[in-house]
Amino acid sequence: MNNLSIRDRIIVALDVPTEKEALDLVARFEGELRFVKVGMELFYGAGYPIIEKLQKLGIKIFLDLKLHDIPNTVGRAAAQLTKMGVEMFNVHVAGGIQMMEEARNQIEKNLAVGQKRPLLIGVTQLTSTDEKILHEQIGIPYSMEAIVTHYAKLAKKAGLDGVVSSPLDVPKIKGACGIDFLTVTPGIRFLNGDHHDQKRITTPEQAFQFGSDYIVVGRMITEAKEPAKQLEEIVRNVEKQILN
Ligand SMILES: O=C(O)c1cc(=O)[nH]c(=O)n1[C@@H]1O[C@H](COP(=O)(O)O)[C@@H](O)[C@H]1O
Repeated sequence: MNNLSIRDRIIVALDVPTEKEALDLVARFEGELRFVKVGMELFYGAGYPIIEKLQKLGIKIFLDLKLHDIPNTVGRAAAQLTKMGVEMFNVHVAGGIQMMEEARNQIEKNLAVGQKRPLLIGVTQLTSTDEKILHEQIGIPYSMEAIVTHYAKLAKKAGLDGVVSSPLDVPKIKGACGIDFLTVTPGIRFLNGDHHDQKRITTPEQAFQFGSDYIVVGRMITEAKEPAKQLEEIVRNVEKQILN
């Protein structure tokens, strides 16, 4: 995993509502974008055609629809997403082992000849959630660390390739599930930047130090005056830190 370059490990979240806005944003990177996230807003707004168009540009796609339903429904949805040929997609670990296993089985069953298997990633606890929300609203009485580690172990048991978590959770997850169990980490911010709705955050440099395999970066790049320059700066700073 870690033989990928830093640039290949940065997933830019295309959180815009239309195909035009997504393609205009992508064009601003002049071919330097390797991996993007298509989430609910863009997929519900633009549908499958945006997936095809991004694939034609040679860009890898994390399709972030966070499936969470009964096992049969999630399995059937996973079958459809597999046919889209994306690099990775996700389900909520909170749906349970049977639901995750059904998704995994349907991926295997629906692969076209020669198709690379999409990575199946489980969402642990959203990075917009802190321990206070976990305890007082969601009703989970455990520490964030305990519940995220527990969810990561469940995901591994169900045969998933990795989990979405805060970079802060990565050392525990790797300790519990092994170094090869992938961690995809949003909640990335500059130290003095706007945190928006994110609660459990780190800088890009810290995320890679903690051992994240991929970081997911949205507004910090997409709302910058010059998104391509912002991406370059992140890549440069992380590489500099790794060399030191
Ligand atoms: O699954 C995700 O990608 C995800 C999980 C999570 O716990 N937190 C989280 O922020 N995300 C996504 O990561 C992106 C983060 O965007 P920014 O906060 O703008 O960097 C958004 O598209 C979220 O939907």
